[in-house]
Amino acid sequence: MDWTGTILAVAALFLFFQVLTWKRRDGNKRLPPGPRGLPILGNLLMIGSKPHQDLQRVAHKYGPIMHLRFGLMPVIVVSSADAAELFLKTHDLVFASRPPHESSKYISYNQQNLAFSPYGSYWRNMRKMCTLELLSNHKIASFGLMRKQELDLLVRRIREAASAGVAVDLSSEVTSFGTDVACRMVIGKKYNRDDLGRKRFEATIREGMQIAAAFNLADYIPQIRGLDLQGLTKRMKAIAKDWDDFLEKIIDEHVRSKDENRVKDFVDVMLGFIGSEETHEYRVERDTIKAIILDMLAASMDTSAATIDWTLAELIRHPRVMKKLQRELESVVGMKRMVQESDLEKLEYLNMVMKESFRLHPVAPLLAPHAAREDCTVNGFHIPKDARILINVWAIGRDRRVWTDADKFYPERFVGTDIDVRGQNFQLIPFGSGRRGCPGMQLALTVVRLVVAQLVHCFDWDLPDDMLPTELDMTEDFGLVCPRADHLLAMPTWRLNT
Ligand code: HEM
Repeated sequence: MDWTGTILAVAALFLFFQVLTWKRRDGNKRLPPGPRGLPILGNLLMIGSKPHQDLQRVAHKYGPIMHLRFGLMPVIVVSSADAAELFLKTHDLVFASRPPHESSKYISYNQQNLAFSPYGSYWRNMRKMCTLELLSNHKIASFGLMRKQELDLLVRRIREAASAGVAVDLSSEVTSFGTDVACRMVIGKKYNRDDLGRKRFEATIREGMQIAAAFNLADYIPQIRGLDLQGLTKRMKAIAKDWDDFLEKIIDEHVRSKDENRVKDFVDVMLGFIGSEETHEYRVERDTIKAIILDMLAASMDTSAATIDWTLAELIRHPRVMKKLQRELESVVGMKRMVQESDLEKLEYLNMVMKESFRLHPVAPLLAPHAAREDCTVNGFHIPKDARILINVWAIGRDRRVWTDADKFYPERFVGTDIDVRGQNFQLIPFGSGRRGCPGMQLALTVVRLVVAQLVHCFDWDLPDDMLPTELDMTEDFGLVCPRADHLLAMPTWRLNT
């Protein structure tokens, strides 16, 4: 007998009644407009490989607050600055939770990390610990020397390529840089580039992020969770085991380490909280440390690298903007030295370039999903408890009603405005806003501005094989982080008089 077929048929029938029940529950209330969905699957089939782009197209028809259904789950998609403000500011407390997430049960110790943890006292304590103890301005400054060392190494490698007249794979270089900086800050060491351990560690994290970003049917139709139809749970369990072995080793090394003089990395700081009277409110345990390490590595490794990569690609595609930025660097820094972090505040045009890059290429185009903690009325629409809220910042950054020539890379659009990326101006929120906004924003802004400024100051960049700037492919990939689909290859020429 074909048991799989029978089980699926029974599950389908059961789910069909569930959908009917769900429809009745919200039947009298005015949900936001949205496309009709199929029984059980809802609108899942409308979402392809670039969900932010698909959802933008649907929003053109149904408006800035629309209602869809992914499987059995109500999903609210927000696609304008005004609507984003309603969800992330006016009703921030209602929408400050995260939905249950099947994959993170396995890799993040049952959602004990910060990014996927539901709203509540555990999340509040962890958020306070991360903001005050790990990502404070003081802590960020304490890693300044380490960032300089890693950036010097990156510049040296590229300078060698310039001398040899060969192209550099900028995407790989900035990704390696991002990984090294994140590892040194979080776990106090980095892995050699060819080390097997590094390859395994990177592959594990990236596969984890890929699965975490996948549309997992179990998240939308929880009743079929046990069937693991896409095989994602099986893969996650395997990764979680590798990951746990790796983290146990790291924590043991820290516990054994006797070197009191080194800069305290994140693991040291968190170990210091275990059993401490002063900081008992954080209630840190071993699993907490492991979940937060994962958060910090996953959140910082690829986000900054992808942002740097997109910005360099836009600069190479727009030689006028590149030259103008180089002129600013010549006048503020001069041609006899490299850029330092203390120069960054004086680089106004660099700031505009970064804003423009974040507008067109937010690396988390749908933020991370938020969840409604209770029923709420927004703009006259009923938003049901437990609905998932997707804020399409990619669409908001390209909204023609707000931005002139919205698809054009034109940093001068920010001249004379005080629009900023820090979460106060809802037309530009690459880091989100409100309670769930990115706690690593200050660190990220320091790193991305520094690396972009340094690589533009130290080198002129040409495309290989006589490729024209306009021919550079800007296709996006999609994942938890949204990088360029193709690696950026470019030929460097040293510029400085040193
Ligand atoms: C260019 C770099 C970065 C970008 C664009 C970025 C963007 C974001 C976004 C959009 C969110 C979700 C906001 C929301 O759901 O409303 C987020 C959350 C988060 N980010 Fe970042 N991020 C970056 C770098 C970093 C770094 C360097 C760290 C830490 C080392 C970090 C740590 C986190 C954490 C822990 C969360 C989860 C916060 C929570 O749920 O309470 N991020 N980030």
